[in-house]
Amino acid sequence: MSEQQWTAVDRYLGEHVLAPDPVLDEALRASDAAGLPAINVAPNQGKFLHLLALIAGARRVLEIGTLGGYSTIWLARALPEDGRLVTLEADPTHAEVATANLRRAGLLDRVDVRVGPALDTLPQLRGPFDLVFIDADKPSNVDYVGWALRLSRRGTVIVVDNVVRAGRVIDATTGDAAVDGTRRLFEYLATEPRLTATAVQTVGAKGYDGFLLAVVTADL
Ligand SMILES: C[S@@+](CC[C@H](N)C(=O)[O-])C[C@H]1O[C@@H](n2cnc3c(N)ncnc32)[C@H](O)[C@@H]1O
Ligand SMILES: [Mg+2]
Repeated sequence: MSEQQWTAVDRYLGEHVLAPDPVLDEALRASDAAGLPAINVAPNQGKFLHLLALIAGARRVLEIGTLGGYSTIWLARALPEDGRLVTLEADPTHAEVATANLRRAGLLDRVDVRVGPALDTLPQLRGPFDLVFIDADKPSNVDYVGWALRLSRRGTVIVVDNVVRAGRVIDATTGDAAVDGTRRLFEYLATEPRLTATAVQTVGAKGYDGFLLAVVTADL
């Protein structure tokens, strides 16, 4: 099976489960025009996040790693009118593009874009959040899950993106900080009794990767 086939299948699935969406298309176009890398989630993955937020009945969502706000739009659209999403982004240009995209999407009333390294902005936040989506610098993933737990309650859903890294996650010798950070995350999870977690491999237009899904199963 080739990446070309995964992409074709993604297109087929998208034609059946995704409605035409000029707002999201424009968010991607504006991100590209501003020179942002195309490392956003794929459309069907964005909808997967949207569905997770709906299933969780999320009213408060935390995102770590905004980029141009593509996944932010998917998540924020799952919120009720009085819901809130806080998204953390280190790069001021990315945050600026995301803010414009969220304004065009009519979501700025419920989204707070915080600029700065997430490890600096996380201590300013007050929980509990109902869902946390982690998709920033991978070497910090253990710290981010630690913060997610501190800002959670029993039942909070935690999702971490890009945990398979084209299969390289099983290789301890890559010297790649993102792979090593992901491996540390799995080692930590194996010893964290407050989380019940699984991970699922994915293929598609964005290549071969995977999501980690966890739920807080302890009173915090
Ligand atoms: C993969 S992109 C996020 C993609 C986005 N979640 C989406 O799917 O549309 C990762 C983002 O994390 C940001 N980032 C990297 N290190 C960070 C840090 N220490 N704190 C906050 N954001 C960071 C990058 O600037 C980049 O915009
Ligand atoms: Mg990602």
